[in-house]
Amino acid sequence: MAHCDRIWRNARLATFAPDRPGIGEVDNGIVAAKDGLIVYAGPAGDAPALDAADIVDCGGRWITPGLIDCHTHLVHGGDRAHEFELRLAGASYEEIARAGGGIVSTMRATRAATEAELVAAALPRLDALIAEGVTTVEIKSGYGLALDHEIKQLRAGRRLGRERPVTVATTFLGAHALPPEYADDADAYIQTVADEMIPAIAAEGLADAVDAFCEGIGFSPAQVDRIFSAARAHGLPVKLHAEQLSNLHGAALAASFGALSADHLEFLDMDGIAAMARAGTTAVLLPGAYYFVRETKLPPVEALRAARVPIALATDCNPGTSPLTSPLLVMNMAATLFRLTVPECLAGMTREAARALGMLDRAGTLEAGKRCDLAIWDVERLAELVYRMGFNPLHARIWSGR
Ligand SMILES: O=C(O)CC[C@@H]1NC(=O)NC1=O
Ligand SMILES: [Fe+3]
Repeated sequence: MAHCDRIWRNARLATFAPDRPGIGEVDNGIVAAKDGLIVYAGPAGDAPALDAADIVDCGGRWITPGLIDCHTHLVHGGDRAHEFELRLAGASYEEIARAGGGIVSTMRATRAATEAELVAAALPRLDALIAEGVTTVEIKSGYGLALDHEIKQLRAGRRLGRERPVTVATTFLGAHALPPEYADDADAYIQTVADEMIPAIAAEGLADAVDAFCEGIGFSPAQVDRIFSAARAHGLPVKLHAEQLSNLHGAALAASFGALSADHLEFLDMDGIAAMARAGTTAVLLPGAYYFVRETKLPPVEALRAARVPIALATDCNPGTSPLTSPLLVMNMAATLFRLTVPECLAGMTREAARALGMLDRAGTLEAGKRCDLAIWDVERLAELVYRMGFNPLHARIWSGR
C-alpha cells in the first residue's frame, strides 16, 4: 500500500498524455498526489493500492491539467485605453507606434512605477487568470527598455509567483521596442541589450528565456540574430514574436536557434513552417491580438497541422494589442476565428503551452511525476469550455497538489 497526500476520485479525466489518443480521456478516473506531484492519474480500476490522507469526491466532474498561459506581458505600468479610442477614430497600430505612442508610452508608465507598484498593478490581472484555472503563467519584460527597469519588471514577475499559488516563467524581452534614448541608433541599442542586459539578467537568474519582436516596427532578423546569439552564449532558450504584421522570416530564424516557440504567426509561410517542424519549435497563436488589432490575415493553421507543428494558445495579455485576461475566451476565439478544434484548443492551453515554455517534462498533462496542477470543471461536455463566452465553469483549481 503506497501512501499519498490526496486522491481526487469519481472524475472524468482529460489527461492529454501522449500515450492516450485525443484528449487522453479516462471515464471513471482518479488523480493521486504526494508532495505536490502526481503519483497516479488514470482509471480507478487500474490504480495501485493507495492510502490517502484525504480523499476528494469530484462528483463526476471533468479534471484537466491546470491551464498554462505561455505568452503574457502581465507586468506593465499604465494602460492604453486612450490609444484604443485613437484606433477607433482610424489610426493604425503602426501609426500610433511611429508617433511615439504604443509600446513606448507603456515604457514611460513602467519606468515611472516601482517594483511594488508593478506587482500591485499586475495582481488583478493574474487573479483573473487564476480564476479561470491558470496554474502556470509566462511573464515577459519589455516595457523597461533599460537595464534597471527591465530587471525591475523581471523581479516583479518573480514576486508574483511568490504572492500567488502559481508557477511563473519569466522571459526577457529587451528587444521589444526602441527606447527614445536610442531613437536614431537601433544597432547601438541591440548591442546594449546583447552585451550588457542579457549578461546581467542571466547572472542574476531573472529570466528563463529570451524573446524579441521581429517586425518592421520592431527589430530586423539581423538584430534578432545578435540577441539570440547572446542568449545562447548565456545558456538561455529563445522564443520570438514573429510574422505578426508582415513576413520577415523571423520564425525560420527562431527555428535555426532551436527556439522554444514562435508566436503570433499570421504571416508565416511554408518555409517557416518547415523550419519550425524540423526544429520542434512550437507555434503559439494569439487570437486576442488578432481580434483586437482587427487583423484579417489568418495564421496558416491547416499547414501547421499538416507539418505536425505543435500549436499552443495564450492571452498575450498586454495593454496595446491584447488587453485580455481570459484563457477561456482565448480558446473560443481560437476555435471561432482560427477554426481550431475543441481538443486542439484544450491542448493549446495545457500540454502545448507547457511545451512552448520548455516545461513539458513537469507540467501540462495528467501524468505521474508531473506537478499536480489541476482544473476541475462544472461542465457536462468539455466543449463547453470553448463554446461559451464570458462564462466561467471552474469548480476548483489545484496548484502543486493544494
Ligand atoms: O503594444 C504593446 O504594448 C505590445 C504589443 C505586443 N508586443 C509585440 O511585440 N507584439 C504585440 O502584439
Ligand atoms: Fe506579445
